[in-house]
Amino acid sequence: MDYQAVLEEVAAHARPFVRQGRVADYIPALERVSADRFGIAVADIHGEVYGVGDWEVPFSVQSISKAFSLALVMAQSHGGHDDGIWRRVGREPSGTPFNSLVQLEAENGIPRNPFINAGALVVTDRLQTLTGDASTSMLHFLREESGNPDLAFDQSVADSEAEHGDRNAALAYFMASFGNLENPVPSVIEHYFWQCSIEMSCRDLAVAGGFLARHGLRADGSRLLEAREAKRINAVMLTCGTYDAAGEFAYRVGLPAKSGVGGGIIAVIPGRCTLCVWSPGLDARGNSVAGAAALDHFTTLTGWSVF
Ligand SMILES: NC(=O)CC[C@H](N)C(=O)O
Repeated sequence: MDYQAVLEEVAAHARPFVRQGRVADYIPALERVSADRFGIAVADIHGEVYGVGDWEVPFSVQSISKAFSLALVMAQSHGGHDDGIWRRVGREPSGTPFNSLVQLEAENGIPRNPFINAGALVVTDRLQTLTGDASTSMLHFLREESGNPDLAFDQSVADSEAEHGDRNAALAYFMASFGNLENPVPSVIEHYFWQCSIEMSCRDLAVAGGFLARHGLRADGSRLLEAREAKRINAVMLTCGTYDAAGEFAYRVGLPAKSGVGGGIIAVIPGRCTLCVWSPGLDARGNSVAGAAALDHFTTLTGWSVF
């Protein structure tokens, strides 16, 4: 496969969609990002990386971090007993927006899945218990997997998230009232905001997500996850990774994917490669418009999907 040629064609196809979405404006630090950006990268399972456009420009990973925090929690609790976390968070699509509160009361403080905010807060809480420092352990992991030692938190994004974080705080306090958090709410939301604020490029994310395509093997060949655990994360990404658009995304793209309101989306082709696309303009559900168009075109051109 001539990845470079495919990416060029995908980028040409996606360009007209770049200005169609709306840049996230719930915090000033994200609102400042130029809507014109577009980049896409592919990392194959052997470590070769290809990219087009703004593929080396760092952006705010936001909810893409939710896939990595789940992987880290599963990696620390495996040996056949990953049900610890699954007693506290479900694995069903929510059909509601990523920051919705409505299901939590009826479902006793157990979030539908780890990729909506409530679920990610529970996962971060678990990671905090397991590591003593959830956000730093994720940053270190991402530096190692991406091979980029310069990865860092964006302090202005993290501060801005905290300043405008009433809804996430409400989710966390509500779950705490059901006994579904182990650590104090202020510390859980702080680590969650730091994780969201990590800046990475398409290159960094495609490479760092390689273990999902390598059935759980890390970049250095050591095992992070059992093959069945990697399979499970991919399954939850497919069904829940793009929030209340996951059905539409599976229909159009047919790949496990995780999006973030920074405009990034990672997608996995198990056994082959990991992709990351970035364009800040979002649709009403918080997914990158040009990013979705690019992944749609990529799977159309290559004929690769999990189906
Ligand atoms: N969908 C997202 O990327 C949401 C992340 C964002 N920081 C929030 O918590 O609201």
